[in-house]
Amino acid sequence: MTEQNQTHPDDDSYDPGASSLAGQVDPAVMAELLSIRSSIDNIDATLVYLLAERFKATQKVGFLKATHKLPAGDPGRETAQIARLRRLAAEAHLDPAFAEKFLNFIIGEVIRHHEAIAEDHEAALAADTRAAGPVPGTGPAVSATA
Ligand SMILES: C=C(O[C@@H]1C=C(C(=O)O)C=C[C@H]1O)C(=O)O
Repeated sequence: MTEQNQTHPDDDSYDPGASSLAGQVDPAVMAELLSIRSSIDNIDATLVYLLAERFKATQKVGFLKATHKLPAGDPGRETAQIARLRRLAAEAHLDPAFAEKFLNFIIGEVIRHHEAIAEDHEAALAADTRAAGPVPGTGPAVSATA
């Protein structure tokens, strides 16, 4: 299902037993399915917390890069990360191509955030400069004989 056609009920109304299969499956099979799904729910919650922590860390990198005028992306770092995660994925019996796609998706989002942080930082600097007014000695030259 895509973002556009999905409804987002608030978390309080979460029904771990929600299923389009309800009433159509052997109750024992349904019970086993729900039991496995409770692990999936725990894992999904952990993923959200992990991603939130990762984005907190990358936001700090974004502020550091903006302050020091460093580029948003670092392809050298990304190449090393992807090689490492592909190796870890293979060891964990996870498809390395999926691991690479997933990391690239996250990094793409991080870079977008970094570009936005840099733009905000530059805009704030420009506003400060305007508020401070003209710097003495930088205005139009005035002839001493005029
Ligand atoms: C977070 C950084 O910025 C970008 C995002 C990365 C990431 O999400 O891991 C890695 C490299 C950069 O392209 C960084 O430079 O460390």
